[in-house]
Amino acid sequence: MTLIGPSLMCADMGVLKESVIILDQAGVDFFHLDVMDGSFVPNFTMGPDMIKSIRPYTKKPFDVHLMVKNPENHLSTFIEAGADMISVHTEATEHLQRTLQTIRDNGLRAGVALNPSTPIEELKYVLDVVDYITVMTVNPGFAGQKFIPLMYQKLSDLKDMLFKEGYNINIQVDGNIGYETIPGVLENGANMLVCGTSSLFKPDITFEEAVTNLRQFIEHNNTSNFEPNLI
Ligand SMILES: O=C(CO)[C@@H](O)[C@H](O)COP(=O)(O)O
Repeated sequence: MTLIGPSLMCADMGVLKESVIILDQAGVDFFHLDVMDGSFVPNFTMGPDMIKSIRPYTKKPFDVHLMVKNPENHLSTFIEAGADMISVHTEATEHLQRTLQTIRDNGLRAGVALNPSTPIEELKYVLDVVDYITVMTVNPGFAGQKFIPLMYQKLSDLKDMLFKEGYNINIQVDGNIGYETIPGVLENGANMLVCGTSSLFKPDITFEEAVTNLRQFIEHNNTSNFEPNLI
């Protein structure tokens, strides 16, 4: 099964609560919450209070993506805000292994995110404390960007590395995940799709229609037999 996670940075913040309720009812699998500090990435998005404000309206997992410098200094803030899963960037923390272990020690799923140019070899010695790996398929910071084609090869190399090392870890993709890119990311091992303006947040269709269309498209294109354990 492939998981669908709306990227809430793409939602209309004026009706965020209503959007979460409708997306939950439409059957999404998790919610992807991008947190940006204006320093690790050149943008700002939601903070802990906004996450806390929508927590009561869904039981689906909150996947908090910390695109911030030194995320290890902020884990308790986002755990308290209601995160179920936290991903941190390997490029943003001094002590990746300790940070991932801390997330797990607090009972959450631990994720590690890689910027497009970061080699997968950075993950080799933390695979035993990782529940999901986020391959950024655009440069982090903004919605509406174009998929970086070399990321298909990166996904394929990651899939091979996990198989060789004997790990069954979820692979998440984030950035321009839509109808043109989904077949390729599925074929190369992704099983968690972060869906933003490229597939879910479109002015001309409802969330229910968008989720239904996505499910059918994924079903039709899921030729890969790479089925990592799910969250
Ligand atoms: O998080 C990022 C980039 O940092 C975005 O990729 C959104 O998560 C998804 O938006 P689209 O790329 O689908 O517009």
